[in-house]
Amino acid sequence: MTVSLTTPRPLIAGNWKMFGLEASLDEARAVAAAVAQAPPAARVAICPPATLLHRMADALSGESVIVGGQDCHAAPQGAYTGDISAPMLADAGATLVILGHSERRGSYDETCEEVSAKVLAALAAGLEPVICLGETLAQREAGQAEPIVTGQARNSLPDDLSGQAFAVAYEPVWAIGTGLTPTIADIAAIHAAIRAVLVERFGDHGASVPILYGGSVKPENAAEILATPEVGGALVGGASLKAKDFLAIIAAA
Ligand SMILES: O=C(COP(=O)(O)O)[C@@H](O)CO
Repeated sequence: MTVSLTTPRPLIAGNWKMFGLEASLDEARAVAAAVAQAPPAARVAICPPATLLHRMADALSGESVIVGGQDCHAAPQGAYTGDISAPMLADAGATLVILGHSERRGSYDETCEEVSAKVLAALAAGLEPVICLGETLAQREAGQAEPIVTGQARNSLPDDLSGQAFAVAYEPVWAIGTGLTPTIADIAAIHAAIRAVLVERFGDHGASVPILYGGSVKPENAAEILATPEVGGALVGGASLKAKDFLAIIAAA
C-alpha cells in the first residue's frame, strides 16, 4: 500500500452477498471483538444482506466495525417493489454502501449512468459509496481491461464529488469467486489508471480517494495485494464470511 500524507486509512470491507442468517451475526461479533482488542491499521466494514443490516448494526453498535449495504435505489422512496433506498439503509444503521458491483451490472443490466445516480442518492443519505469497476475475461483477453475500467470510472462517478467521502473498488469480473487473481503488475497498472482518472476528475481530492482491490482476496494473498502501489484496501467476498479468514486479511493491512 502506498501511503502518503493525504492517504486515508485503508478500508477492508466484507461483502456477504446473499449469504447469512441470524447465526452469522456471531461471525460479525467475533470480528468486532478482535478489532476492539487489537485495533488494526485499516477501517473495517461488513456489508450483510439487507435482512441482517439492522440487527448487525445493533450488534456492532459502539464497535469500530462499520456496517454497509450492498446496493441502493437512486430514488429516496417510491413504488419500486423489492428495492431498498439509501435513506432506508442509513435508517437501518448503514454508513457505507457498495454500488455498481459486477453481479448487479451483470444480472440487472445496471449501467454506469444508473450507478452514478445511485452514488448521488447514497451521498445525499450520508452514506459512503464504494463504487465497483472491473472488466470481464473476454475484455481482458482482448487487451481492453484498462479502457473498459477507466471508462466505467468516468461514467459511474458523478461530476460533483468534491469533499465527499467515497471509495472505488477494482474488481475484475473473472477474479470474483474463482480463486483467480490478476498479477500484481496488472493490479498496479489498473489502479494507476483509475488514480489518473480520479485526479483528472477531482484534483487533489481524487489523489486521496481509496482504491480497493476485490476478487478472490484470501488470507494467503492479502499481504501481497495490499502492499501493491495504489491499493488502498480490499473488498472481500467469500473470505469475509468467516471471522478467522476476514481477520487474517484485516491483519495483512
Ligand atoms: O465480489 C467480490 C469478490 O468476491 P470473492 O468471493 O472475494 O472473490 C467483492 O465484491 C467482494 O464481495
